[in-house]
Amino acid sequence: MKSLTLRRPDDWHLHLRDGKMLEGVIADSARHFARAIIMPNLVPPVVTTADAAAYRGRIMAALPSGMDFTPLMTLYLTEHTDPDDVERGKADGLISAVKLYPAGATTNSHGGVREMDKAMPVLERMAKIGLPLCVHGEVTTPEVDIFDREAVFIETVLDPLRKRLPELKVTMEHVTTKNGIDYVKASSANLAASITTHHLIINRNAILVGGIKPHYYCLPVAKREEHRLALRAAAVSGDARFFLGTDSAPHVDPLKECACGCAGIYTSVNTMSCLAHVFEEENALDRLEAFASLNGPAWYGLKPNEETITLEKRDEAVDYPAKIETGDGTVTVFDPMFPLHWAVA
Ligand SMILES: NC(=O)N[C@@H](CC(=O)O)C(=O)O
Ligand SMILES: [Zn+2]
Ligand SMILES: [Zn+2]
Repeated sequence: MKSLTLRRPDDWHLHLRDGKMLEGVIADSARHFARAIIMPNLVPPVVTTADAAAYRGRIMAALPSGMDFTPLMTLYLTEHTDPDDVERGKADGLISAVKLYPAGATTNSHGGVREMDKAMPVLERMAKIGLPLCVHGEVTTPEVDIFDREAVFIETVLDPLRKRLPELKVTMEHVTTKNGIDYVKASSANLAASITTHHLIINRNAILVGGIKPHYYCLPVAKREEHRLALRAAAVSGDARFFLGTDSAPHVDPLKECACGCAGIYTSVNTMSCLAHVFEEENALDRLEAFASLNGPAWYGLKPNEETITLEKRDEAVDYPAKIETGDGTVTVFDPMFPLHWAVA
């Protein structure tokens, strides 16, 4: 049996939600991941350090006893975010990043930023104190095709912002295009990107061929095959600017399987099995540790985890639930459309 031991991974982009959903999903992340950057797009969003402290308390209360997991909190950037509050949050060790959602770009983002100018005071402060900005990198203007929204964001929002404030550390989250990969590679400093599990596996056919498949719909939406191949090449390259952020985003089935289904794919359950499969296909199992366990902590200024996990390749396909039950309802687990043979021992 093949096996692979690596430092315990972290998830640099995770939606844990709140209340009963939080209780239903947290163990799926804590089982394999030591830490995760927790997205602030709750309803209402996590906008102040007081909100983040309270949310962290709810996460720790929901964590089953005996599980070891550290949530790294983020604030949802608004046009009214107070730079002093952000600086205090970083100084207290509570806040790991601030998240930019262009207004209307994705799930629960209507309170996001409309005019970048209004966010400049807080962005300037973040540049000064070395606090990263995480971005959902899509424009929302209706004229721009949904498949082009990331590329247009880079040209019209991100690049001008980085030229205006080169000291600001920016994480391009869930990058989905070759344009995004090339943009990160061309930068000399202060730019990195997270890549999801599912964008390494699906292209847009998964959503649209043979009938509409809501459980493959997420934002940014999966793109053409050439983009998936660029993401895979970057993920397995060992380049320290690319690391795992699952963007595992649970929604209950009735909110996915309907006339206007929510965006989000739930991958916390089988992410490590899927990644081992992908890295083996790319003959890069020796670089999985960099992607899942080393590059992210280095970017966020943290030490890699001391503990390890071992992945084993089994002859028979690994069993994992197709759906999980939460107090809010059933959530469908990501189906990579091939059998998984790698399991976390
Ligand atoms: N990725 C998604 O499709 N959905 C996320 C929001 C996000 O990360 O954009 C969610 O909160 O459901
Ligand atoms: Zn997003
Ligand atoms: Zn997300």
